[in-house]
Amino acid sequence: MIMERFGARLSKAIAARGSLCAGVDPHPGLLRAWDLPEDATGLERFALTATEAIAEHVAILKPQSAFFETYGSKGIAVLERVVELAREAGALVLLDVKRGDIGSTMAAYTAAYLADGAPLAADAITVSPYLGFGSLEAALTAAETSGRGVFVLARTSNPESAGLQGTVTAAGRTVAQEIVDAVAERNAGTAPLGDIGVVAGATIGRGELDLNRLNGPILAPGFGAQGATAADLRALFGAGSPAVLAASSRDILRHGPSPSALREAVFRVRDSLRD
Ligand SMILES: O=c1ccn([C@@H]2O[C@H](COP(=O)(O)O)[C@@H](O)[C@H]2O)c(=O)[nH]1
Repeated sequence: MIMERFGARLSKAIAARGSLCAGVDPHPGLLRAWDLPEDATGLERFALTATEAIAEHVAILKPQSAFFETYGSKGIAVLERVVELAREAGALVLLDVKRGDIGSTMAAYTAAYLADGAPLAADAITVSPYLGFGSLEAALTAAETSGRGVFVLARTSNPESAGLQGTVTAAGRTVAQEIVDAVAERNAGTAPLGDIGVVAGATIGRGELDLNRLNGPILAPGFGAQGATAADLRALFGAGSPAVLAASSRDILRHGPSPSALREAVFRVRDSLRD
């Protein structure tokens, strides 16, 4: 059975549960802070505790693949459990894998993350367009036809991103704006919201990106541990953007391992975004 389009599913999830995208990032430092061993058993306890506490209260959960890959096949098995548990709790899953390669290899990543029945199939993934926007075609098409989504890195939250992504091209736009415009073209005419999103850090400067024609979701990391606030998000993206997902990982996870403390942290952040 074909799923409803991702843009529509995400819009409903945000209306029901708010716009927080909670991250599951099992950093070694957090494992230590939770008194867990820095091995696959610690990873499992951390990731499952966080997912069980958080997933039912957020629209979308964002496991960071890198921290699972660290532990090899055991880590990937834990990631599969996280995806499954989040689904059972009614959250969408955005797998943060930032894949980007030549087209033929992108097709293999697409089979891994955006195909029905794949062990790591997610509702959406993050991808990098820096081998050319066209190289992402397999992932974009698979997402649009299978009820899934893709978030394309445009202007990332890290300070080093400005050099490359802020470069002005011969067309007189920044590289980041060219990515936003390519995504907007893809989303044109899709209601209520396109399936292809962009990543635009909550830490970037006001007015750097014109997102008016995007008609798609915006993943805004940088909120919380990287310093951006709810007020920054409002100033950057305004009320006009229909689906701005404020991504926060460490700032919530540091409240564990108590499930109730994790939940309280989610409620606080979620409420601050609603105000
Ligand atoms: O521009 C980007 C794109 C992705 N990320 C990822 O989001 C989280 C942020 O974690 P915090 O602990 O809330 O800082 C992490 O998984 C990053 O890889 C990003 O930060 N910026």
